[in-house]
Amino acid sequence: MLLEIDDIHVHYGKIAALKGISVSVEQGEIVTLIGANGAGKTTTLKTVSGLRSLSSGAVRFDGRDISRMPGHKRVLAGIGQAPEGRGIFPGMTVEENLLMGAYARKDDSSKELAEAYELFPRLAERRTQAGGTMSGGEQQMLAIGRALMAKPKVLLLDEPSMGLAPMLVQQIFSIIQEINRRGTTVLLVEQNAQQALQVAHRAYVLETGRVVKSAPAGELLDDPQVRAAYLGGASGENLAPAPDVASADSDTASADSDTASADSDAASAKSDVATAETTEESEED
Ligand SMILES: Nc1ncnc2c1ncn2[C@@H]1O[C@H](COP(=O)(O)OP(=O)(O)OP(=O)(O)O)[C@@H](O)[C@H]1O
Repeated sequence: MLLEIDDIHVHYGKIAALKGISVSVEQGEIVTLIGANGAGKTTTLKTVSGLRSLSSGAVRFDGRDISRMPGHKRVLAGIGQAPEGRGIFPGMTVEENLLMGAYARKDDSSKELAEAYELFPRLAERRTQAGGTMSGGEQQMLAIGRALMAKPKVLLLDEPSMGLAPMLVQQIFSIIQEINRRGTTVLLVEQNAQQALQVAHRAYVLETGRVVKSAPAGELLDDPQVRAAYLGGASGENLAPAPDVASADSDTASADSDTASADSDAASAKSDVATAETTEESEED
């Protein structure tokens, strides 16, 4: 088992956000956590990356108990995260942002930079543009590219599709599959349960701080309760088609760029909220 979240309890002050969550991720998998707002998905990811500390339980990674390990050491151990709200350095160029992802590594990162540009041709085209002026979708790509620069064994993704136009949503999910095919294990948190279940191998359903269901993702797509609660109804008639990796080429991306730009305000607004939340947390800690 690459990552094992074992019966973790996490509190915000007196409020219990996680009440005994257990999730396991094997090497090579895409595992997704789905659930309503406030179910505890983001808190679970933050506990794995070290942004939140747990009251009880354990997080084990790559054979080690990392429950008390500081966040920066977890990055070095192989846990990469593209945070909700992007966390881009707005005044730095795209390339500088990418290189920041590799700053803790001592070795040459030119291979990873080339790979990031190969996965995200849009970032290569805009390597000298300031990160803060990129559209919402582009900033999401940049955040993922930056996380990959650290050569993580597992990539934690928090709502990568949030605020993106539908075409870009499909593209992001296709890229997540491609990252996984290239050997990176993925733990994905998503509101977009339909798309998440289509790319994941296994899934956990969270409700108010607990896991209420876990199964192969394909089974949950057919589960009447899951359909009713998270997939917009029982029939599935109005559901979006599966993301098609072959069609997620750069033409599609370019055709969509106007929509993506129109969307960047929403993404920045959310990123402000995320920043405020982070500040609040650090004070509390
Ligand atoms: N900084 C905080 N201070 C106090 N309570 C918090 C804080 N962050 C989260 N919570 C609470 O912890 C619970 C779990 O929140 P969390 O953000 O993990 O849920 P989530 O499933 O990721 O939801 P969403 O999709 O809305 O982000 C919620 O009840 C939330 O209100």
